[in-house]
This record gives sequence, structure tokens and C-alpha cells, in this order.
Amino acid sequence: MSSHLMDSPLLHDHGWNAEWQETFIEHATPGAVPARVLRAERGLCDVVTADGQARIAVPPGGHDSAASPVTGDWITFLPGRACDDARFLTVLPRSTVLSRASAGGSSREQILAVNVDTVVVAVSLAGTLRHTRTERLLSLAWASGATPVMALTKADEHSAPESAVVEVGDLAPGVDVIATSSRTGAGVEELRAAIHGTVALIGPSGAGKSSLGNRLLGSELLATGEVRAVDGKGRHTTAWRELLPVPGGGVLLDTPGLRSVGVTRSEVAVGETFSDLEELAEQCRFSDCAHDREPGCAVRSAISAGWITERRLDSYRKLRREADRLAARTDARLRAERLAQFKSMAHQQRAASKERQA
Ligand SMILES: Nc1nc2c(ncn2[C@@H]2O[C@H](COP(=O)(O)OP(=O)(O)OP(=O)(O)O)[C@@H](O)[C@H]2O)c(=O)[nH]1
Ligand SMILES: [Zn+2]
Repeated sequence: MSSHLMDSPLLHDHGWNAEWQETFIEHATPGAVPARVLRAERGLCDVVTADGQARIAVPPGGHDSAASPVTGDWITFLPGRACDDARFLTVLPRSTVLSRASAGGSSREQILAVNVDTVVVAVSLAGTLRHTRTERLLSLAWASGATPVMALTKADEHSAPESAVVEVGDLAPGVDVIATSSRTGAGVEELRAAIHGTVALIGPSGAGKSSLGNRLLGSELLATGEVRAVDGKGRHTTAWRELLPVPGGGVLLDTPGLRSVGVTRSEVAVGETFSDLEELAEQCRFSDCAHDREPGCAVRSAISAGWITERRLDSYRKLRREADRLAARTDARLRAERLAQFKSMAHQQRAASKERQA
């Protein structure tokens, strides 16, 4: 494969880089070309190719979520003579997957976004900070494999945004925390410097994600609260793209699924979210220390010294329990699936041996 793909400004604007080029070369069959999914619907996806936008039919992938393209995926296809002759080939292996266990208690994951490099967790400074929610969002971000960045939005409505940065910084070890205001533009350039590649914005409804996204995009491409209130139906135009190049570098990914992320359940990655606590716990005298009244507990000493708060230990325990429960449920589902597979295999074998005997 020549290097001409690398030079395609359209692909480059949509996140193409040397790594994707390598992945593509590794997986492409002769004649295949790469494209990135701008929007996917059942059986159809809008993609951007080196030559422009195209619409490609996708055969049903069944239950294999890795085989069905979603927004942000890189795919390969065989170009046809006409646009609708293009033949979908494959989804390239995803670098990151932002997902949550699906609602309704099933442990099957729901993919929210893929191939995201930076997850911006937006938390509003206009109301009271809800740390447990923030920790859940961070945990979801960490679990994806992308780099989390915290944006404290609506800094113009806070009397001391810098103290909020310090407060939230304690919840987010190793994460850039930036106070921003889409109203005044404060912190937006700092945020721009902290993000890279494909960027997804998550956070509670009304946190100011669209407003911040528009600031990064330099135009009103995302519908904000007020606009939606006026037209009442959001942005379901046929031209709607969920992947938008950011001037100066990067791509913003914005899907309805991401919007509705309610974070009622932690998506594991508790360890990263609480790396400070887990590191401390390694210093405890007993390896199974519950950080309660055990002698030589490093976590308790850190609390006494005021390095970490009792509240943080509480939310760590809570998220750990939830993550363990979730893992147990996933295990149970996997066991059930394997058993079903085994049963059907045994059934087929029995049928085959009966046939031989007949
Ligand atoms: N004061 C102030 N208000 C803001 C700022 N950014 C957004 N808002 C307001 O907050 C409200 C919600 O903003 P959106 O950008 O629509 O929030 P969102 O997170 O995209 O909301 P959802 O689409 O529901 O997830 C709107 O009324 C905005 O005008 C800001 O920096 N300062
Ligand atoms: Zn301990």
C-alpha cells in the first residue's frame, strides 16, 4: 500500500494517522479502501473516504457487536462503480470502546462510542458538585481505554473556580482538570491543549457539553439546550453527522447514545479512578485490610492526616462493590452462554451419531 492514504486531507481531518494506516494495511484485502463511520443506522452507514462522503450498506452482524459498524469505527470496503455498489468488508479492530452495561439489568454491554482518544467529562460549576457522580463518569471514561480530561463548565457562574479545580482534582488523580466557560471562552484554549485525537464529551444533561463542543468547533454545529427547546425535536436531519473535525486538530464525536449516558452504574475501572487509594492500600500491614480498625492501616493514617477524605473511601467501597457485582453477573452470563453452546454441540453430536448408526 502506498503512502497516498496518509496524505488524504479528508481522512486526516477525521482522525486518520500512522497507527490507523498500519492497522489498515494489516487487515485490508486487495482493492479495499478505508473509511470512517460518520453515522450508522440499521443496515446502512454514512462514511468519509479519501474521496468524500459515501453511504454503504452493511449486512446484519447478528449479535456480534464488533462486526457491526458504529459511529467512530474505521471500516474497509470495496469501492463499486456507482456509490451504492460499494461493498462493506470489515470493521477494523477498535482502539478504545466506551460502553456501559445495558439498562434493564442485563450485563450485555451497550457501546456508546469507539476509537475515542480523549473523553472529556463535563461537570457544571453552576450547581452543587456531586462527587460520586463525577467519580462514576471518570470510571466510565477510564474503562474505555481513552484518556479522561475533566472540564468544569460554566466557570462564569462560580465565585472561585480555582478552588473547585483543586477539589475535583482530588477525585481525579492523574487527570487534567480545567475550569471552562463557554460564555466567556475562559479555559477553552487550555482544554484544547489537553485533548487529542477523537474526543467524546460525556456528562449530565445540561452540563454544557454542546456549548463547549461548539466552542471547540468554532461554530454552532451542536444544538444546545435553548435551540432544542425551540425546535422541540433535536437534530434528526438526514445530513446529521456525529463526527465533526475540530479546526486545528482533532475530531469531535457526538452521538445520541453518549448524550443519554446516565451513569447509574459504574463501569469498573474503579482502580484507575481510585489509584491513590489502591496505592495506599498496598502499604497496609494486612493484604486483605478493610481499612476499618486494622492495625497498620495506611488508608486510615492518610485519612487522619487529612490527605484523603472519609467520603472518598466510602465512594471507593461503594463503586468496588458495584464493580464486583457487575463482574459476577457478567461471569454468570458467560457461563450460561457457554453451557448453551455446549448443550447445542452435544445435541448435534448425538444427532450425528444417531445418523451414523441408522
Ligand atoms: N452561564 C453559563 N451557562 C452555560 C455555559 N455553557 C452552557 N450554558 C447553558 O447551560 C445550558 C445547557 O447547555 P448545553 O450545552 O445544551 O448542555 P448539554 O450538556 O449539551 O445538555 P444535553 O444536550 O441535555 O446533554 C444552556 O442553557 C446553556 O446556555 C457557560 O459556560 N456558562
Ligand atoms: Zn488498610
